[in-house]
Amino acid sequence: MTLSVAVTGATGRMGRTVLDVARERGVDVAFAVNRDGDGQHVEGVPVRPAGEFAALLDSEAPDAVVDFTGPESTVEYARACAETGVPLVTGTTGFSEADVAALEEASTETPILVGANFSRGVQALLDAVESAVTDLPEYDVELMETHHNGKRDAPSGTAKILLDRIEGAREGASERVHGREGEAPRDEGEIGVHARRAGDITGEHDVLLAGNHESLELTHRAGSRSVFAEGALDAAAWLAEQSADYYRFETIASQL
Ligand SMILES: NC(=O)C1=CN([C@@H]2O[C@H](COP(=O)(O)OP(=O)(O)OC[C@H]3O[C@@H](n4cnc5c(N)ncnc54)[C@H](OP(=O)(O)O)[C@@H]3O)[C@@H](O)[C@H]2O)C=CC1
Ligand SMILES: O=C(O)C1=N[C@H](C(=O)O)C[C@H](O)C1
Repeated sequence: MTLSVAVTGATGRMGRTVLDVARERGVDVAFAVNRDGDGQHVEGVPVRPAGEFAALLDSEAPDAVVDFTGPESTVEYARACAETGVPLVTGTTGFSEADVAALEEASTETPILVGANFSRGVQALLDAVESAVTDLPEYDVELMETHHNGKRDAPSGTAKILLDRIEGAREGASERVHGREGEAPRDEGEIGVHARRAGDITGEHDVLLAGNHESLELTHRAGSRSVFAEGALDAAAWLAEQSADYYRFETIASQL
């Protein structure tokens, strides 16, 4: 059966890409919304105001919502999804602890899937980094991410899940050091975190391990936002078949 999705943030960078990939794949778009519904069409789809979202969920009954917006709106969309039982896939990053708690609360009523990065390559990077950090316990680790100048949150959501993996594999005391300034040498156990913002770079993540007269660098570069949209639509098809719960893309990606 053809998958039917609703798309939020429809005029944003990712919303437009999701609508483009949906059209290419023959995914049905039940409706699309942005903040104020300013009469625009994206990929031939009329964009409705966010205030109509709950009513549209009821009337159009999509199989899932695909959301790339901002933390505040994602929580609002998740609450509306919980009211109607429509699953929500979100790629939004920069959530606070309170936002995550609100999404978890909504997931008691409807399936909610969060993914800081829907690309296949980043899923492989997560595993490769975990393996390298485990194999090289004495080596210093530095993480760098680079994104376009319109990105709001830093460090990126992907950097945060990479850091969680690194810290999980290190098992000992480690401290995230954001940027570096001053006179002191590097402490053992530091994990340096560096965020660059420039031009229209889609997204790059690089993990450097160095020690014992050698270095190892693991890098992912996204060449197009379509890799994120494809992963999100794959996740939406999967989520439409699940029961209410809180899912992370990293834990289900291998099933897609
Ligand atoms: N998981 C992944 O694989 C990826 C995740 N992302 C994440 O997706 C999110 C969006 O990124 P991107 O598309 O580049 O951002 P954009 O700023 O280009 O688009 C965001 C869209 O969400 C809308 N929006 C933001 N806040 C609200 C709100 N409070 N109410 C209603 N609408 C709102 C914006 O509306 P308006 O224009 O009116 O502000 C805009 O349409 C970010 O968190 C980013 O980190 C991005 C790429 C891949
Ligand atoms: O904002 C972006 O563009 C991206 N955000 C995600 C993140 O914060 O990790 C994923 C990707 O790197 C692009």
